[in-house]
Amino acid sequence: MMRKHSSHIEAGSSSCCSGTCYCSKKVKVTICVVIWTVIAVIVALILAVIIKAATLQELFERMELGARDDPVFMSATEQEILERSQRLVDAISYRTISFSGTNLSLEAMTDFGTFLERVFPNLHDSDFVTFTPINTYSRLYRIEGTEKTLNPYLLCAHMDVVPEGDFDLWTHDPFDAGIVTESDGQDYIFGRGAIDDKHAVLGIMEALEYKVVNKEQPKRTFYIGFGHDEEVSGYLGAAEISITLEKMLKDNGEELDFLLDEGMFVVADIIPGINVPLIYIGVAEKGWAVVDLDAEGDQVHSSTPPLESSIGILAHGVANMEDNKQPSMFGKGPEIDTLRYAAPHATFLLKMILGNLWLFSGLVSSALELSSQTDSIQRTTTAVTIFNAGVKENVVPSQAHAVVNHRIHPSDNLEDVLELDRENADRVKVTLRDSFPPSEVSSYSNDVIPFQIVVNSALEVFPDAKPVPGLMVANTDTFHYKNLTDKIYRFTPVYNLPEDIARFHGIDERISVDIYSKVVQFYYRLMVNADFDVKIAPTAQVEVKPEEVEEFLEILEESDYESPINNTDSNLLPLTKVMEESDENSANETDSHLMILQDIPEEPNENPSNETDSGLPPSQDILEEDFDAMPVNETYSDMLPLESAPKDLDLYDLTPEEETFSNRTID
Ligand SMILES: CCCCCCCCCCCCCCCC(=O)N[C@@H](Cc1ccccc1)C(=O)O
Repeated sequence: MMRKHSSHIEAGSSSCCSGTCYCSKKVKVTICVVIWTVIAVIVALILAVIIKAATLQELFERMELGARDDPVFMSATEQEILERSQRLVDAISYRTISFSGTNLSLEAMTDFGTFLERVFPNLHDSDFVTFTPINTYSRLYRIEGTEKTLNPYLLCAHMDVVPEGDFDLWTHDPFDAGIVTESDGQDYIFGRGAIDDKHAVLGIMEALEYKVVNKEQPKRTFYIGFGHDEEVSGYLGAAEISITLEKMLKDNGEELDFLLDEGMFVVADIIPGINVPLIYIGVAEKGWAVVDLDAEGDQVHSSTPPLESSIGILAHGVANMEDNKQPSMFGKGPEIDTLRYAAPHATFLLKMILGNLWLFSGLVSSALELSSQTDSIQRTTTAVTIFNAGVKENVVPSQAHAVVNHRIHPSDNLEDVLELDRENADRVKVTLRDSFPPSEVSSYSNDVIPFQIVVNSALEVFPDAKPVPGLMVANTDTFHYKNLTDKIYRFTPVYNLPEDIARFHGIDERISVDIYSKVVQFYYRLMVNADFDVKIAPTAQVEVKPEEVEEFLEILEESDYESPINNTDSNLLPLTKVMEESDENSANETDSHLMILQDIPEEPNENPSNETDSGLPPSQDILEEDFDAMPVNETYSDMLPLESAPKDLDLYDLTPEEETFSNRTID
């Protein structure tokens, strides 16, 4: 009876209650309504998905930092490009290999330092460049800017390389290949370090040498840090550079604005359906963990093997770890914005998917899983890197040992990772040897000028590529600099197809002469773009002559004001420092006038002072706007950030003497 009844309903519903049907009219109407509602919902969903795809907007909005349409590059004749390439070839010939934390190629590193000084003599001799050796082998440069009120930035790279691995697999000698024309007709600089990371070391030096030779002293002070042991985690190089730099910044009353290190790159054809190259800027970096796996069994004669050997137990554990991967964190880290930023440049089908991640995130996560490269952006990875056991072919060993290297997704945590390891390798001793957590995510909204500086510089050399923020899936020296700034970007403009990614630490590492030329130009443009600053409105400033600075200092001395130079918590450019420097500058006729903000807004602006969210418009807009609307502690202005001045420096409540002083306008 039941079966018969239900078949009638099916028959009726298939024609939506038309024709003969035993169910009541009310039931028929209800079924009709349900069916039509379902159809309407599906149609509405499809329409919503299509409309969303059709109206996808670019998420990155380029801020004009200067000559956007006509950037001035370094001169690059064929001869100059060849000479620059040859210097990179020469750099690669130094075997600055880091084998382990205790086995570095220090003699080669010394020679490499001498090489840099020889081939870039002008920068090493320049009045505005100061070089400080760090821990003998690492290198820190300070490039003094002409304007003291802009916070400096740091460019990083590393001079060491990993070993070549299997020499016989290389098509050309990894340390002595020179420039090779490949079957695609392009000229390549071959060898270990070509993209990791001597291209960046040499690229930065080339750009700076050019600026020095052409007397282009930058406006903004910046630092360059070259580590000598990045490939073994940077504890002797970057870690020490960071300590010295922190002290230098403090002594100079500076705060680091941002830093740029190696990391991600321009990548093409990595996501099927996105047919433009992506300028992939690493805005966060995974954490790191090294885990020892130890299995035990009986040591016996191989003619009477145990049911389970130590090797078998360990092999099972390791295989389980590979089969049961750490869970996907898709949607919880910067990977979601990699796809959202790339979406407007996808095929329409992919736009429908990426434009509607609320509906398709499971599908996208499964698609990312299809390639180990794309999968690495959405989860903690597990790499079995060492596996050791046994000493003789007829002895079953009692011990087997393996090492697993995890790269931890920013939304994952070490405890959970280890718990899953222990579940997967349940009969194996799992011991954490070494770890550091994932980085914070640096801001990348459109009003973050450091992000704009990096992206604009990349766009100037790769105008057809599209910028996307994302996760750096490996590690860099930036871990050691995390206390110096919260704006850390990881990128060099190397162009990679998926097959090229395997060249990092792999076989046949290379960079084309053409791309290397872009690397050099990128760093040059970055040094130019970083000089972009927000101009102060003329009515809002008072110019003070050096002699009046003296007078002001005397007044300060008489008061109980303490210099912020010694104040570790102060994040402003110390006023006395600016004054002293202004004094010195007056001798050179550069910037002889000190600018002091006079029209201090009565109330702090509504805008959050945090520049990430401040919605600060570009300079040209600011000039046109009501000046009072500016956030008072905006880093990019030429003004002294009075809001953050120490409270005992009572600039808001002046004595009559001070008032007379501060109100004077001197031509
Ligand atoms: C959607 C697109 C996804 C693309 C994913 C592609 C992944 C490419 C990986 C490229 C790796 C470059 C790594 C260069 C830096 C490097 O070798 N670091 C090393 C050394 C190191 C170890 C610990 C701490 C600091 C440094 C490393 O990560 O092992």
